Amino acid sequence: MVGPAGVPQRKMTYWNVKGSLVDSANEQVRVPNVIALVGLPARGKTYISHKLCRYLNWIGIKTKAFNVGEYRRKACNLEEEGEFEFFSPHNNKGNKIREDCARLAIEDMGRYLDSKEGEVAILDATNTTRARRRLLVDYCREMHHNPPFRVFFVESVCDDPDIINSNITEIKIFSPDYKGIMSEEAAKEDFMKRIEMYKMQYEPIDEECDEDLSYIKVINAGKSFYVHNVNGHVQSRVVYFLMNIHLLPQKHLPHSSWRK
Ligand SMILES: Nc1ncnc2c1ncn2[C@@H]1O[C@H](COP(=O)(O)OP(=O)(O)OP(=O)(O)O)[C@@H](O)[C@H]1O
Ligand SMILES: O=P(O)(O)OC[C@H]1O[C@](O)(CO)[C@@H](O)[C@@H]1O
Repeated sequence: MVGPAGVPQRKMTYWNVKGSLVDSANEQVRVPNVIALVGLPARGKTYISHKLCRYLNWIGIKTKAFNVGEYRRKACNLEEEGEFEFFSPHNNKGNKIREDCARLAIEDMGRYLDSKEGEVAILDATNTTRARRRLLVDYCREMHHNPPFRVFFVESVCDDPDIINSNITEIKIFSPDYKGIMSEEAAKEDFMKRIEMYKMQYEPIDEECDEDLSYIKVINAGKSFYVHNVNGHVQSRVVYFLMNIHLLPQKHLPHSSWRK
């Protein structure tokens, strides 16, 4: 693709930015923003949340991450409710606990933003169903928040078996869900089954059904991106950041580049 002055231009799927280029950064920062992760387990959501949190704080935007997994671990006896069956869409008790935990995290997030303690809250959960995402959006748009919160979804989509496998074997099996409860081997097997439970309920963000949402899809750890409806300064910063960082340990790059 070549621009007007013959300069090659970068091809981008969608870049639909509202407001951020015309309003001053300071005005935009004052609007509370919720960044909600979306994606199957082992897709780097917690990793992205931590990196984003550190970056936004570093550029002076007070940010805190709320991890729904931590609420679940407090609510459950992991010896009895830590295995993959808990995450089955047919497990009514599991569903209820998961939804209660998500609600508690969303309300804590709401208090954090309403009290003006912070400007950005990151909701680190799978948020895999459209109903969950709708619940979050409706909550953020409620008028008692003054002003209502903007919501931006960061969906991590990854179907590269090598990436997923190394995420499981290098990170997930050491999670507090498994430590001291089962062997590494059993943890790996259980986590793979957990992913299958989530696949049964996963509704990816959809170009048509979710046309009103603001979101970025990070595909295969940043090989490509799909950006839609970016709204304001914070969301622009998030997109910029995600498009410019390495999401995987450098050893995933060819040896010649990570030795430099
Ligand atoms: N966009 C990405 N896609 C796939 N893997 C990624 C991505 N970003 C980071 N990672 C890798 O994912 C690993 C960590 O996984 P993480 O715990 O963050 O997954 P998760 O999606 O939060 O899982 P869970 O839903 O079980 O909490 C890190 O080793 C990191 O290198
Ligand atoms: O309630 P959700 O959206 O499935 O997300 C929270 C869950 O995500 C997980 O990180 C999935 O592995 C669990 O720790 C946690 O209970």
